[in-house]
Parts: sequence; structure tokens; C-alpha cells
Amino acid sequence: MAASNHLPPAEFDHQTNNFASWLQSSQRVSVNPNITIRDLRSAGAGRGIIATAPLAKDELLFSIPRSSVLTLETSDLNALLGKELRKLESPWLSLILVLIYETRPDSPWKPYMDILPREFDTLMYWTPEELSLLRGSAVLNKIGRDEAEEQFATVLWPIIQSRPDVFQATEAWGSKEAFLQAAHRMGSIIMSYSFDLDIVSEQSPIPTDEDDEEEEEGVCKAMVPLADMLNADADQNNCRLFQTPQFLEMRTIIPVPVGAELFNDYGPLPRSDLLRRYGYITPNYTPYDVVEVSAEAIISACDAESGKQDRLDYLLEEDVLDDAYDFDLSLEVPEEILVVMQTLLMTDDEFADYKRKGKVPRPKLVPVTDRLLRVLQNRLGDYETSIEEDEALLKNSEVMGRRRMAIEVRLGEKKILKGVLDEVVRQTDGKRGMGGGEPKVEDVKRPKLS
Ligand SMILES: C[S@@+](CC[C@H](N)C(=O)[O-])C[C@H]1O[C@@H](n2cnc3c(N)ncnc32)[C@H](O)[C@@H]1O
Repeated sequence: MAASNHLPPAEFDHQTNNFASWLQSSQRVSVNPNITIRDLRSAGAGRGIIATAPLAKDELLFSIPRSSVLTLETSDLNALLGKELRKLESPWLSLILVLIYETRPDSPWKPYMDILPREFDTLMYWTPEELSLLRGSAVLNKIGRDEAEEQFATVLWPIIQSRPDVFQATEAWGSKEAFLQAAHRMGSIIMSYSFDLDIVSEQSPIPTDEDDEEEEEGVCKAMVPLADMLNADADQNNCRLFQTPQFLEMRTIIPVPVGAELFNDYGPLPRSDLLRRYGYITPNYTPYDVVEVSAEAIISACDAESGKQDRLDYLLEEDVLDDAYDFDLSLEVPEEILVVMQTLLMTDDEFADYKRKGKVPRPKLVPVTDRLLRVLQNRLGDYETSIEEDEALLKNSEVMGRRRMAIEVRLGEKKILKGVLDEVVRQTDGKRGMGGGEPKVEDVKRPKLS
């Protein structure tokens, strides 16, 4: 995604300049003269902020009064609908309506609203055909477009319709379709631009927005103009947002040379999630890649879909059973998987014994190797292409944009699975039960897993 990708450079710069002067005149934001907003569209990164002179560690880049942060409290919508919106108990839905309200032409936030994106590469905006390129990745289950749309239609649409006096000058007015389009736009902006601001008095870093929709105690979801102009690139993080009771301050965390881009920290996100939430990926996020394996697949590999409910209940009580487990580049098998499999495969007497003692078996690889390898091989089979096919596709420079990003994401996940498979074989070579049967749990020597 890049803000206003289609605009000619002069118009793009005009919007940027308009925003920059609004920030300093109306919003009383003080900005370090040694930074500037730059058009980085040629690098596929929209706007970004660049150091125009060397910056020292802990140097103040800009300072934003809290009153210049866009929330329900600072929007004029508060006086009109604040009470009703607070009853929704969804900071995400309230902020969507705030952003919609601020699209009216006479909004005091107009210079800011004008630079927020209209086009997105986040997964919400991919066509079914484009999404099919990610088949196999668990990220497809996390997009939540239908669930979001259901909430927009049932919760927000009646509010909009009931208040033409408030919403008829906004971009959501005219038809339900126009409203849904605006709501998706604002939802996507919040996902990739908003911050969760703590209400604290001491200086402390503020985490970027998390998916969690519930408002935590003392935390509010907010749009922070200028702070959200910073791009992010994993280990290139060189500044961070801090809060004081009156201000939000962006400061460098290391010295920054002239010409370098200022990068915020979006967190250690796997590339699948980076794509889902922010619509871009870079190789710097590869170390955070994960591949998800469902508990269902593990349970099924242990032939325990039925008749072992008591063991599943026990594993749940013991906090070992989850919906799914992540494998990462450490290539280690999550210990919980080994405990689940061993528990499902042990005899009734063994299980009764563990349960009586309130214990679970120690995680061991050898007793479950064959079945685990089957789980991993089946999981690899969820992807439609092989590692080799994807590597060949990426060598073709004509494979670009969303297609290239999808191939990189699915290839990263497959490489983890293949790595884990190889590692399991390496660690258990010669120690596995023959003929597909597993040795009994207590008969097996414990290999070291890492
Ligand atoms: C908080 S905004 C940052 C400002 C944004 N570049 C703009 O023009 O409005 C987050 C969005 O910026 C883009 N972005 C952030 N970091 C990026 C990077 N390292 N490379 C490419 N795009 C990036 C993505 O589109 C992401 O959704």
C-alpha cells in the first residue's frame, strides 16, 4: 500500500506540505528541522521520514500535544455521538466512525485525512484469485473481512442512517455500498496506522497497535499524525514513540546518519502478518516467520478424533492443548506438541497414572516421530507448489507485486516445515520404531531436542 499512489508528484508534495504546515500551525506539533517527509513511492513505501542531517541518539524528532492526537475525545463527533459510541465498547468501531466523520470537507483534520491512504495491499483488499496464491498459509484464516463487514452492517450502518445531520457530508453517505467501502478503508487505516496509547505519567515507549479489539484498562486507540508517517523495517528500527502526560515524543534510539530513513518498530511480525496488516514485506522480517500446525491435525495423526476426550480435556486443563502451534526458524518442535502426542498415544493405564499424579509426560521426540513426520508432510501438502517451484518463480523478474509477496510468504513457511522435517529425521535417525509402530513411551531414550 502506498498513500495516494496515483497522484502526480507535484500534487503528492502539495498534500505533504499542506499536512506539514497544518501540523505546526494548527496542531502545535514541534518538528526537528533536521527531518523531512519524503515521497518514497518509487521504492513502494508511500511517504516516509528522512534525516536531512546527522541525528544523535535520544534526539527529539517531533513532539505532539495529546490534544493533536485523533481519538473520539478529540473529535467533534464526541459532542454529537460520544455517549452512544462509548456504549459500543469497541474502540475500533468508534474510531472507524470518527475517521468517517472527519472525511467531511470542513473537518479541522482535513489536511491529515487527505494524506491517509485510499489504496491498500493488505490482505483485506486482495481478490479471491490473489488470495489463492497463499493457499496453505494459516494467514488466510485471520483476514476476517466477512466478520468485519457483519459488524459494520449491523452496528455502524444503523448509526449512520439515523444521523444524516452528522454523516451526510462524509464519504460514507449515499449508499450502503459507499458506507461499507468507507468502513473498510477506515478499518484498514486503523490496522496499519493507529497506536495504542497508554495513559501513564512516566516516560515510556508506546507499543504500536495490536489486533486486540478490547480496550485494555488505561489504553486508548488513537491516530497520531506524523508518528504514523514512519515506515518500519524490522532490524532497521532507529526511533520510538515515548509519552509524557502532555506530549507524545518521537525520539531516536541510536545515532542516525544524514539521508537515512527513520524507522519505527511494528514488532517482530512474521511476513504473513506483516502482509495481512501492513500490505508489504521485506526480507528483514524473515527471521520472524512462522508456520502454523493445527491441533486438529496432530490429534488426527494420533487417531484420537474420538474416544480420547478425557485426555484432550486433561491436556486443556494442563494448558498444553491449544488450537494450533507455531513452528519457527529455530526448527524446534514445540514441546506442547510432543506432550499432546505422547499423551494421546499412551495406554489407558499410563494415562490414569499421569492424571492421578497431576503430571504430563516429559516431551520426547522419538516415541512420536513417525506420526509427527506424517503431520509435517501433510502440512507441506497443504501448499499447492513445492519449494523448488516457488524458488524458480521468484527468479522470474516479471513476478511482481502481490504475486511475488504471496510466493515469498508461502515459500518461507514451507522452508520452515522442510527444515523441521529434516531436523526431526536427523535427531531421531535409527531410533524410530520400525514398521510405523511407536515404541512405548517409557521404553524410549530421550533425545535432546535442540
Ligand atoms: C504507518 S504507515 C507509514 C506511512 C506510509 N508509508 C504512508 O505513506 O502513509 C504504514 C504503511 O506504510 C507502508 N510501509 C511501512 N514500512 C514500509 C517498508 N519498510 N516498506 C514498504 N512499505 C512500508 C505500508 O504500506 C504500511 O501499511
